[in-house]
Parts: sequence; structure tokens; C-alpha cells
Amino acid sequence: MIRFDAVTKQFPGGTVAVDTLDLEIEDGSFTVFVGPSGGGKTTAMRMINRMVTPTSGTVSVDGRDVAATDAVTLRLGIGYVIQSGGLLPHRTVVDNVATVPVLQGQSRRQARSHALGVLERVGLDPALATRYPAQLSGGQQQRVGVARALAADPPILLMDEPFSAVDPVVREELQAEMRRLQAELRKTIVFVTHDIDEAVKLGDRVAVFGGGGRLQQYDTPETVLSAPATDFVADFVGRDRGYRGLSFRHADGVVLHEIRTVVADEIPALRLEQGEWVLVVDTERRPRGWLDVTGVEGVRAGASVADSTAAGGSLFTPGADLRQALDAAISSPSGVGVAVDEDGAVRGGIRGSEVLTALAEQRRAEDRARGASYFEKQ
Ligand SMILES: Nc1ncnc2c1ncn2[C@@H]1O[C@H](COP(=O)(O)OP(=O)(O)OP(=O)(O)O)[C@@H](O)[C@H]1O
Repeated sequence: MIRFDAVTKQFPGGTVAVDTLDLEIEDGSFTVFVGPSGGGKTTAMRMINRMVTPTSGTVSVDGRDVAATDAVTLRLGIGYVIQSGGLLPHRTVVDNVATVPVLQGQSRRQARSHALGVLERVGLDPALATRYPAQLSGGQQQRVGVARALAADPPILLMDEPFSAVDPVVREELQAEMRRLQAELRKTIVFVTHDIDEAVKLGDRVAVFGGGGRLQQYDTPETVLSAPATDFVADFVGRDRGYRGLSFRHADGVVLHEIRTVVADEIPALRLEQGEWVLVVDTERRPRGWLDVTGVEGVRAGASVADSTAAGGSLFTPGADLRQALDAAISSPSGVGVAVDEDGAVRGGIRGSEVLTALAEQRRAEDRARGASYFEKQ
């Protein structure tokens, strides 16, 4: 366990970066420090590996005060990933990853062969191992940064805004990879970000830091979104928090309706009313786009199916949550969200209003459960 006991950090010059922080981070948890710039997240995190020493209070790892632990020994047990990847530019990818195991006494050969395994684990093609960091994309560099931090198999991983310099698509891939890795490795991860979306996506627990280095709330992502502890947190999680909160709700109660589908060959003979939509599917019933009366006329006049259909909205995949269900409905040109099975074939359609009904039912059930426990206490 990582523990902060009344930890304060005041920098020379007077800035209080962290103010009387009390926090317990469970082994194997994924904890995200989130908050606006200057809120003290990085300073708090760097006190775990002694890159910053507290002005007062104690930071301990597994019951041992880090101030009393040799800094080099401490850091060998704590992986550290930073925004730019922090790779050594004049070393190949594999040698970057092998750095710490070599420092720990492994032979170079042993460390390299182990490094290749770790690269694969973080989703990197081993063919990239002999390249230099500058020959990789930003996303690939970040994966190498993660591989390097994991190479010595440290129980703790600190990650300081590791994905903030890559584009949104790559960022989502890296986030998904991180979740997958964590499910496999169960490290104690402390992750700093200023992005609340990233925080609630990744964290088991979220610590929201406010101005002046004061911890505002430390809770599960669901609770931070549904019950912000302070006005500051409510403001920080923003106006979309209700929508984001839908991602923590299962979509079991959402009804699937039959959707009228056609294959390309059937289009010229279609008769549609104004405002009516049909879903074009391929021979395996995978959605290709929505078609209305204008699209049918287009096909009859010789336009391709691709040019005549409106791109479908986001798809609702098996096991997805209420946020995806609602997004599928509201991003669909027809207003009906498309649910698909594991193979991508159409299962049915989702109406936005019924997603809200499912939400209301879940809430009623929660209220009933709360009411019951309230009466039991009387
Ligand atoms: N070495 C330092 N010397 C003086 N002041 C510092 C130092 N490091 C950080 N600070 C100040 O401490 C405060 C907290 O900084 P910190 O980097 O921990 O915040 P943060 O929440 O991580 O923000 P960011 O996301 O911008 O890094 C800021 O006001 C910053 O200017």
C-alpha cells in the first residue's frame, strides 16, 4: 500500500503544491490523480519515488517511510512513465527497454531477450525493436515508455500524463491497452492526467486535486461523477458528467427493435415514404449505412450505394453500456441506434427515449434499495 499521511510540499518561494494530503492507495489498484494544471498532482506523485521530498508528513510504501529508503533501491521497484516517453535517443528500442534489467545485474543478452517479450506484451511489433526512438510514431514511443517501465517488473507504476501528447485516436488505443495490461498484471498504478474523461475511463479510484494542492475527493469514478463532493469537483467534472456517468450503467434493460434492412440489390425497387429510413446491410448483415428516399433516387440514377447512404452512427456492441446505447441512437441519422453481435451483424435497433427509460428504471431500483436499507435501520 502507498500511504500519504498529512503530506505537505511547499516549494522555496512559497508555493504550496500539496497541502496536508491524506491518501491510501491499495495494492493492485489503478488510481488516477486528476485536476487542473498546477493542482499538485505531479508533485504528489513524485513524492512516491522521492523525486520530491515532503516539507512535512510521511509518504510510505508497504509501511516503510520512503524518506528512509535508499532512493536507487526505491526507484528500481517503481516504474516511471512520462509524457514524452523519456526514451534515450541514442539507444535502440530494445536497449531502452533493457536498461533497468541491465542495471539490476542481468546480462545484456538476457535483458534483451526479456525486453522483446515485454515489447510484445504492450502491443509493439518486435520488428521495431532495432529502431531508434526517433524512427517511431508518438504512440509507439509511449508503448516503448510503458514497456521500459515494466521491464523490471516493478510492483508500482507511476505514469505522468503519459498519453497527452498523442492524437485522440491513438490515445484511446493506448488507454484500452493500459486497461488490458492492468487486468493482466495487477500493478499498483498511479496515473496523472488533467482529463476527467481519461480519469474515469482508467481509474478504479480517482483523486481530484483542486487549487492549492488540496485533495477534493477520492472515490470511485462512478461516485465522482454522480456525487461530486464539492462545488469544485462538480465544476471540474463538468456539464457532461451525467452523460459520462451512463458509461457505468449496464444496458441489459434496453429493448432491441426490429430494423428494416435491405441489401444493395434490393435498393432500386424500394418504395420509401419521406422521412423513412432503411438500413443497408451486406450479405453478412453487417451495416453499411442508412438510406432514405433521396438515397434510393440516387441509386436509381446510377450513384453508388456508398455515395447514396448516410454514414451509420456509432454501433452498440454486445456488453456495451448505456452511454454507448444512447450514443448509437443519437448519432444515427435515422434516430435509431444499431446494435450488432460479436461478428458485426445487425441484431436490432435502439431508441434513445428507451435508453432514458432504462436509466430511469435503474434509478428507481436504486432508490428502492436505498429506501429498504433506510427502513431496516429504523
Ligand atoms: N520545482 C518547483 N519549484 C517551485 N514550484 C514548483 C515546482 N514544481 C512545481 N511547482 C509549483 O507547484 C504547483 C503544483 O505543481 P504540479 O506540477 O504538481 O501541478 P500539476 O497538478 O501536476 O499540474 P500540471 O498538470 O500542470 O503539471 C504549481 O503551482 C507549480 O508551479
